[in-house]
Amino acid sequence: MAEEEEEEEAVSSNKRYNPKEGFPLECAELVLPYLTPSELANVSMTCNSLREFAHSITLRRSSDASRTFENLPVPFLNAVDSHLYAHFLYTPSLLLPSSFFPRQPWGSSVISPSAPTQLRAESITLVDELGRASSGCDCEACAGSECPCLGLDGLDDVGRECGPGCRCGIECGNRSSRNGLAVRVKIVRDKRKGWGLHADQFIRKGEFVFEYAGELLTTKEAQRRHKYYDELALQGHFSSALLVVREHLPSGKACLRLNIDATRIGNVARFVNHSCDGGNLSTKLVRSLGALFPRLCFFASKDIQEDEELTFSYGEIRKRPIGLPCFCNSPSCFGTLPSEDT
Ligand SMILES: C[S@@+](CC[C@H](N)C(=O)[O-])C[C@H]1O[C@@H](n2cnc3c(N)ncnc32)[C@H](O)[C@@H]1O
Repeated sequence: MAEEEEEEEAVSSNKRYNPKEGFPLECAELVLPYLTPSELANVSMTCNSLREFAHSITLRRSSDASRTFENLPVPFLNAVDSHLYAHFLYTPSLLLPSSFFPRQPWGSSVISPSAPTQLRAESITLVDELGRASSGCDCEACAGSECPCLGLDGLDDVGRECGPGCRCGIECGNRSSRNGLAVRVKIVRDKRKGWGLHADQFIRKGEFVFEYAGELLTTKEAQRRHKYYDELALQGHFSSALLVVREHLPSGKACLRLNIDATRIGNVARFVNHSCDGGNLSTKLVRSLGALFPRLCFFASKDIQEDEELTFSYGEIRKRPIGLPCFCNSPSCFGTLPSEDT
């Protein structure tokens, strides 16, 4: 098609069109939000309009890491180097791993991202032979202190919440950890630790903060990825966010192991750095009644002031002879980050 014809067609279909650049900006609005940072940088070098457009996408990305999945925006702040944001896919809750994740748009003013498929087991409802919910409580709103679901005071090791097995609805007050990020946080760049998560408001001791969302892996897959991530980390700047949690069952003989990898796909919890003194967050496995898997939730283990970095202990064990350096700055700093055999 001749240039004039192209321009005419664009004008008649009401598209903004620059004949020198030959690329309707409506197409950019549809395509660019799906690009990775390096792809976006390449595209932005092709012409001024695309540079401006890519810049507006970058600004929107750095203003909300959660891609609008959380009720509160989570900005990136960097006063130490040129990184404007971290690129990863966002999931507000646990999901099963897949070798193929579709691209997830980010930074568009018109396309809302959709969450990758959530864990289906999370919506399994246990019923008795009459089809009634066989676990969970019968109460309407979990108001009474006798309600069997209650137990989420933030300071025990294991908590219980209402879930798909309960008769109360999603408005029930005992489902706080299912509503995503509960407090204002921001992601702040540090010269030595990379990104870290900071409070953007006062957080009361015992308050639920967020859950650790990512891919729920088999132990075999976790071991494979752990080895691979370790190799990458030793080669240079690579941050893995693979967390292994062990829950000892009441018999004392068995142990439930959860492997959650938030490296490729996760939520804000993937930015929490380690502190050798235990930090200001504690973790707890929370069981929602009727759901198959517990979720790993973070609670404030002390009062946390606005701007304070949120940290927790990655563990006590240091298996690696020469570990990665720890910069937690606490008086009890061990000097290296914890490392375990998986
Ligand atoms: C779960 S990520 C935390 C977010 C990470 N800082 C980032 O930029 O994405 C874990 C990685 O952060 C870094 N990290 C966490 N705590 C640290 C600490 N106390 N000192 C140095 N590096 C730390 C290490 O590279 C570690 O592998």
